[in-house]
Amino acid sequence: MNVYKALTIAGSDSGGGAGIQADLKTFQELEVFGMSALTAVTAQNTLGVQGVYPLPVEAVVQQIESVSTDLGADAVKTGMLFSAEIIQAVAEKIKQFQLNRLVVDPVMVAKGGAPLLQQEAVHALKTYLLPLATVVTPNIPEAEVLTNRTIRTLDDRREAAKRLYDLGVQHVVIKGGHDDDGEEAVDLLYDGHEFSYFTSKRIETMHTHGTGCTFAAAITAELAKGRTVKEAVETAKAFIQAAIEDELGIGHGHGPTNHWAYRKTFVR
Ligand SMILES: Nc1ncnc2c1ncn2[C@@H]1O[C@H](COP(=O)(O)OP(=O)(O)OP(=O)(O)O)[C@@H](O)[C@H]1O
Ligand SMILES: Cc1ncc(CO)c(N)n1
Repeated sequence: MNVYKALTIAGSDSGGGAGIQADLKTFQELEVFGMSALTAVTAQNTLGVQGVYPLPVEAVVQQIESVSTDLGADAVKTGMLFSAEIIQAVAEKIKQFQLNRLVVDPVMVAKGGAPLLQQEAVHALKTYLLPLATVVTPNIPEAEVLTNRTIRTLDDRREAAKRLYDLGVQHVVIKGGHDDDGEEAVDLLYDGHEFSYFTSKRIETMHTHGTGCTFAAAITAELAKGRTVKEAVETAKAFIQAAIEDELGIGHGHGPTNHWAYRKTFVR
């Protein structure tokens, strides 16, 4: 049996909707063996983030070493990295173990506004990690921080994608979840030559906790199987659409998406 393996380097969300939990559930649903290197523990639920406890840099490094020296990973995803020190150490390990299918989800704040990345770490993200990335998947506010530009129109988004590409990333996906003007949720992909658009019906719901993590994890799982970036984004878009649509309705705030919805609609 050919077993595909993916590693997520991210924070824990005790509420199970985002972070490492969303990543591992998504890998499993897409039939990829999931492994994890935890960067931080958050006490979190659908109402917000109650606590953030980063792990020592050595702990992050050792987890990546343990996985890489034995099991190996066909693709890697990074999520919440919290500090410049963790980012630099992760980038070193990615180079050392030649983990060259890398999806960077540049997580900065939780939906309720709690910071998951220290402000001074943005520079480290751009300098050390983005040049190693196969794909970077910012939402609109993250793309604004990374490019230092305001994004209002689709033209602004295309320009931001070009600037992110110039930092050395191979593919840029700027997600449209935060652009709630229209009837559609449009994600844009730039590969240095052309733009592709992934469009779905925008769903009216407050239960979108962890959509970004889930979407990037689905891209990672598909890259682990050897799919092209375009194919991977297409599957990820269908996966997240199903997960938002088939609402679980749990928790008292911004609830999680349904990670098993895609299997009911699309698999076999
Ligand atoms: N209301 C919605 N209806 C349909 N698709 C959506 C909706 N909201 C987000 N999406 C899709 O979900 C994916 C994630 O986008 P989004 O911009 O919400 O990420 P994010 O802000 O990083 O998420 P989070 O920080 O909660 O993890 C994208 O594919 C986007 O198009
Ligand atoms: C641990 C963690 N990672 C990422 C996000 C972003 O959704 C979150 N809320 N929590």
